[in-house]
Amino acid sequence: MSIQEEIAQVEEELKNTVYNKATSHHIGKLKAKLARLRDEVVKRAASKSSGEGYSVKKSGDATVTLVGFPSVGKSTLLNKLTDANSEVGAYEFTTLDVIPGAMEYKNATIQILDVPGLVKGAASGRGRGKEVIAVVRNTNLVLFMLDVFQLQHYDILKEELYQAGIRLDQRAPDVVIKRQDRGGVIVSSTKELEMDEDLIKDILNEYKIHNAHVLIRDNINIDQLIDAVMGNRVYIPSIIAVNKVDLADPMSLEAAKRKFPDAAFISADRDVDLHIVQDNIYDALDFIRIYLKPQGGPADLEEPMIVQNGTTVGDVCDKLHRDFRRKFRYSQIWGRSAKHPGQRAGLDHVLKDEDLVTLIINM
Ligand SMILES: Nc1nc2c(ncn2[C@@H]2O[C@H](COP(=O)(O)OP(=O)(O)OP(=O)(O)O)[C@@H](O)[C@H]2O)c(=O)[nH]1
Repeated sequence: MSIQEEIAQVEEELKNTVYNKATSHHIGKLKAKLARLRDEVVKRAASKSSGEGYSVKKSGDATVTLVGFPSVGKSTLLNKLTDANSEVGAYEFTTLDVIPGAMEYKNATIQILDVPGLVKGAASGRGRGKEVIAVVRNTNLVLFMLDVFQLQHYDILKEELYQAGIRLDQRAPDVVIKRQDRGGVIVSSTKELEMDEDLIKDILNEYKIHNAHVLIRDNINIDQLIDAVMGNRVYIPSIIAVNKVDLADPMSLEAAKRKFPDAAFISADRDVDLHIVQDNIYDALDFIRIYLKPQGGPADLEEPMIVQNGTTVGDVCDKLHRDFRRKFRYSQIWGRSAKHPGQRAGLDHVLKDEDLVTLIINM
């Protein structure tokens, strides 16, 4: 049996098994097996991929990838929002490579990537899908682009990214799995779990983990436990832009807005409401402003450094100079993240919006 046939068989069995207390173990094991098989497919596809043309250099303060079916208007939007000159064609698959563009917005430089249209089967290596997936995994935000008449594409795109280990709009579950040499699987959790301990052990056994300490600090479900075991998942926020609203009649536009209340409804071609996409991108990236203050001197309050929430002093060092982390002595912080003005802090210190930072570097 080929791996694809095996996957189909497990999927079929899952579909035909009704969830209840008696079947929950069986379902858990099937899900674990399915995740392992799918991961195998993704790995095989990746090892065959040449990767040519997909090593886009990251630049700017954050990176956004446009994800959508062919011809939804990705190139058009990229050209409107950035300095890129992506070829726009009235036929499918005009974007054969990754086209990067830089968008300057509210002091931030945001890199936007236009990748070949993602179509069904991407995660298992169909078309250029696997390379697209590799690009998406490394970005800070996914911007789904939908054609106002093809809203059903959203579920297909999301499912495709899910299969490839990309988890959208959720945080990584707080699960720590420490492998041991002996002693079996020992589970401790701080929350009431819907899975019992035997099921957790069964799932770990599916991945040949027979001895481990498992600490669970979230109320996770089976899928999230599998994610934690696999370890290669990425967690990325996402937003939606619905394009070609100029072609839609008021009724279908209303229906679309009800389906996706948080989306931006735009016409890339006719310049309708593109500033809403810009705002949504900026907000979703969750930026904060950091002001650098030379030692003993006043801070530069004119030009903040734009970084994502969660940035550490070490990240700031990396952004300024490739040697700064190595030559770092200490930093001083004024502002929300400081316990007192001028607090000394190390590389791991997490900064907050509008902090003033002085870096003391060995020269
Ligand atoms: N009516 C209308 N047409 C649009 C709009 N945006 C883009 N188009 C047209 O849709 C077609 C496809 O646009 P592209 O920007 O090439 O689409 P794409 O998503 O980059 O397509 P691929 O490169 O094939 O993945 C072109 O003919 C565009 O002129 C819009 O807002 N309204």
